[in-house]
Amino acid sequence: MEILSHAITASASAKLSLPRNDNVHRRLVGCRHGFSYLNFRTLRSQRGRRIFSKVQCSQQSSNNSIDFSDPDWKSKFQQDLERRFNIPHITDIFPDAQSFPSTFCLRMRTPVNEDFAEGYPSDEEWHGYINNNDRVLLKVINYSSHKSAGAECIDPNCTWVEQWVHRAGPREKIYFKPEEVKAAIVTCGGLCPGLNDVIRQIVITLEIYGVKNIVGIPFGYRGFSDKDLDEVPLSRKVVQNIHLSGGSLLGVSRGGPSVSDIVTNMEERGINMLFVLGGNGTHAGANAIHNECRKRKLKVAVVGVPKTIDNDILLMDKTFGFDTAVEEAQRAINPAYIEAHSAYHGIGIVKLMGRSSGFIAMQSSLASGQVDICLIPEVPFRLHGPHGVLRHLKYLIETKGSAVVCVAEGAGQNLIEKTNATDASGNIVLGDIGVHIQQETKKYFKELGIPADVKYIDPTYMIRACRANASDGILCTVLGQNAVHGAFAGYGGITVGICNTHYVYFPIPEKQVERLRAALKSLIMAVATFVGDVVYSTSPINKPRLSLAKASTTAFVVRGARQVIIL
Ligand SMILES: Nc1ncnc2c1ncn2[C@@H]1O[C@H](COP(=O)(O)OP(=O)(O)OP(=O)(O)O)[C@@H](O)[C@H]1O
Ligand SMILES: O=P(O)(O)OC[C@H]1O[C@](O)(CO)[C@@H](O)[C@@H]1O
Ligand SMILES: [Mg+2]
Repeated sequence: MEILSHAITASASAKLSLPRNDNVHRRLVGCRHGFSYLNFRTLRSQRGRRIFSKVQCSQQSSNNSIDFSDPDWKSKFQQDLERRFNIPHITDIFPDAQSFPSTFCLRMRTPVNEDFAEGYPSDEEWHGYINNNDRVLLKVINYSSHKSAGAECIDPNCTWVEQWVHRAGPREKIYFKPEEVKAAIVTCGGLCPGLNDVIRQIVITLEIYGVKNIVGIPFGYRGFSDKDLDEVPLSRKVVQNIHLSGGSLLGVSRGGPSVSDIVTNMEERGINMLFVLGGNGTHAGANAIHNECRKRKLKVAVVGVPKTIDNDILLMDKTFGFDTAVEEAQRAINPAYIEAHSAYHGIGIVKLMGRSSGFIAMQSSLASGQVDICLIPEVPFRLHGPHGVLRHLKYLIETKGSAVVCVAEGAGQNLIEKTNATDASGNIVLGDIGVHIQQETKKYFKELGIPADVKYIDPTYMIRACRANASDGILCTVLGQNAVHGAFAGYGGITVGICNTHYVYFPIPEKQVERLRAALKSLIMAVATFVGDVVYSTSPINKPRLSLAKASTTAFVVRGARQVIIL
């Protein structure tokens, strides 16, 4: 993981007037790709002071810092980036591994009796394969100045540095003979719209390659150890219609066996391609399985498809299920608005998913145009006091007669008692901020002697269990296909994503690292909305349009804020 010097991080959080807790610290951590600079620049624009020339980046993994006085820093940076984004290949471990012409070709997919006016195109003429040296640009904006809104600069001069990642897709040469493949699919963690779509497409694509032996591992990694759980034979026939319903055909779970046990079980079953659908925990597991297979010299391809409904993977445009979640979430906001609007002094509170990032809450608030206050984990806020959320609610009741609050589950965790509980995977069980806000709101208005009709809606599992919408359906389909292409191309320890509308392969560790910074992305988005002057802070309530300096101190008010600038 990349780090900033502690002192600078500390000074940054002091300047932001944010509490110096671990969460905030983590959010300020990050370097390269400009995220630290973006942060520091935000600070600078808030305070008008130049502080970022002092910033030194370092990377724990390689222990090197960027020395901008070195004339070659740019090419060194790019080489380092290429190394970090290198995707592991079977030939790293088996230099003599044989390749074969791909069996994924037009002839396999198109009925031979198809009547083509221009004649039937032969595979040699088909330019549908991806070259291993093809790359996709990671960053597409060339900021001319660090003063540009949302600028992500690497050096103080904001030099343009092309950053490339590996393009996903079918390769002309494959490293597995389809008849020798036993492919397994496993879905882990929580549910997410689109899991079935991805499973379906993986199976269909494997069949196009000519694979006949395809199985599903039931109930996540647990299915590798539980003797009562049989693997599920999969074929196009089995998966044909599974995308029509939500959930996962295979079931999901948290916790489970050790990596060593999983790999031993894979060996016993003869699995040599493993497709892993899951979030950060699942990917940590997938990476460990990949490394264990390498250690045991097993010719196995482990490929991940990132599943996070929260959309908290930084380098990807979006993750599957997120669009659906936003669509469903704003459906839940509407009744909260109707209830609040129809009641005398009505207050509607909606809690949405988002353990450590507020994308669902922000996007669905913006989409609905019915939310007055949106609270996200990235931005600390207060309930009480002159600049607190409750004071602003009172103002809204006095001026508008009703109000709607949308809160992400991970927001305001510092305001409630820690549960100290963890789930089977070791994730911290969060306190219920929605219920807390509901109770505090009722108490506050009661103490003031002002009537308030507070209604609380928690649609979490209704949203998560939905079938994927059209746009997620397409995303899942392409991700599923590319997962199979990656495995056949001989890559392993990789995950598939969409980056600037193109599909890419990332090495899993890079994806995990980036997730730590993901929370920042929605903060960037939130700050960007301030630039558009349509989303503003509640602090102080009588000055609704505030400077950026105040923006990061309290809650966001997003009523009618549809016209946002998202950088
Ligand atoms: N560091 C790790 N190494 C190996 N396996 C892990 C690791 N962390 C989690 N896992 C395993 O990955 C699986 C899923 O983890 P987890 O429950 O955290 O969900 P997730 O993949 O993060 O998805 P979600 O986004 O729904 O939380 C579990 O079976 C867990 O045991
Ligand atoms: O209730 P469960 O199944 O543990 O899952 C809840 C978690 O899953 C997520 O939706 C991520 O998948 C988080 O936002 C949420 O905290
Ligand atoms: Mg997780």
